[in-house]
Amino acid sequence: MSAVIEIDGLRKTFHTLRHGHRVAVDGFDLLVEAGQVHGFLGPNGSGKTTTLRALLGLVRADSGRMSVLGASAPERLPEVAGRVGAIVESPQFFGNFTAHRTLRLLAVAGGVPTGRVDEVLEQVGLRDRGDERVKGYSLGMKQRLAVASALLKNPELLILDEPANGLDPAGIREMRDLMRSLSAAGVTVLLSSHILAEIQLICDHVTIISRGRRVAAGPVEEVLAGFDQHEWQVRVAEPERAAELLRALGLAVTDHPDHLLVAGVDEPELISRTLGEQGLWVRELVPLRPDLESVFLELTGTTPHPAVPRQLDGSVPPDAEPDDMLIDLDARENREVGA
Ligand SMILES: Nc1ncnc2c1ncn2[C@@H]1O[C@H](COP(=O)(O)OP(=O)(O)OP(=O)(O)O)[C@@H](O)[C@H]1O
Repeated sequence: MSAVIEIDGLRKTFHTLRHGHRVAVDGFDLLVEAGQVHGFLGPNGSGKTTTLRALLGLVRADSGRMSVLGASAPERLPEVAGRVGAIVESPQFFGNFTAHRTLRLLAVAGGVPTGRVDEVLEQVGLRDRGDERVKGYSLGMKQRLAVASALLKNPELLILDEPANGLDPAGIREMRDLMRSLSAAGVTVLLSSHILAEIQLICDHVTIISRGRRVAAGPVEEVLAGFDQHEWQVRVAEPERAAELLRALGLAVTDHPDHLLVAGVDEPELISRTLGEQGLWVRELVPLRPDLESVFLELTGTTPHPAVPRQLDGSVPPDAEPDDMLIDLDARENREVGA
């Protein structure tokens, strides 16, 4: 499979009045291959947005090599910009415009045939609501409109920063279906998120970032399997005797009030046969598979946050961390890209 996004050793430091130097991204690597729905997962403040902004030339990296669709980024990005759709900053829409009118304007501005408008509205499931004013839209509908705007160019690669932020479970499911249908249509998707359930539901591959560094990467199932301790929850009569028998086999057994945890066992028959042969009948034998939440916790030392609705008007949420209000001395670097 060919590489669609490659990032090698990306580093970005911000210089702030209050905190001096802050290393936001610290030698980060990312590989996204064609056809993947790739989740870019990390706790708040771990460097996801900075990485995407650096990739798209919205902020200047200190060092590192990056490429998008084979073109080195951000220098040669204009050559491939027509094949990339990206939403990295929350798009602002005029509330009084309908979705249809909004997309028409964007299509004209981007030199895209206006016939695409109905197609992308259809793709994101807004066809029947396209003539309503955006101010009446739910957050999920606004997110889908944002995706629609990124799809106008019929991109091969879609980059979305926190597309499901603030969505309820139904909205997340809709987003998942949308990502799957885009993937089936041959679009490669990179989406960032700090919400594990979202990544586990939507993505087939994942890269986990913590404090600006990559801490895990690969197919979601493989990343999870890497943390599988082959643990089994065992309920049995006479747990103390059962634990003794299993420990005698060299197995790691932990006692819990109503069950035992046995680690390092590939075949559950080993447990049931060992205990059964001694007249101890197993009542329950359940495999404990790691989920992304426990893996994330172990890798990043952070409990995942629930979804916090993004402020679509750009205002600072009342409970924002002081860090959210840092002054960016690099803001002068910001510039628009066609991607
Ligand atoms: N413009 C900026 N000026 C100063 N520091 C910044 C700026 N942008 C980001 N940072 C800092 O860089 C670090 C990484 O932030 P970034 O926004 O990339 O994280 P994130 O993973 O996208 O977080 P979230 O999930 O909250 O969006 C944080 O410590 C943040 O405070």
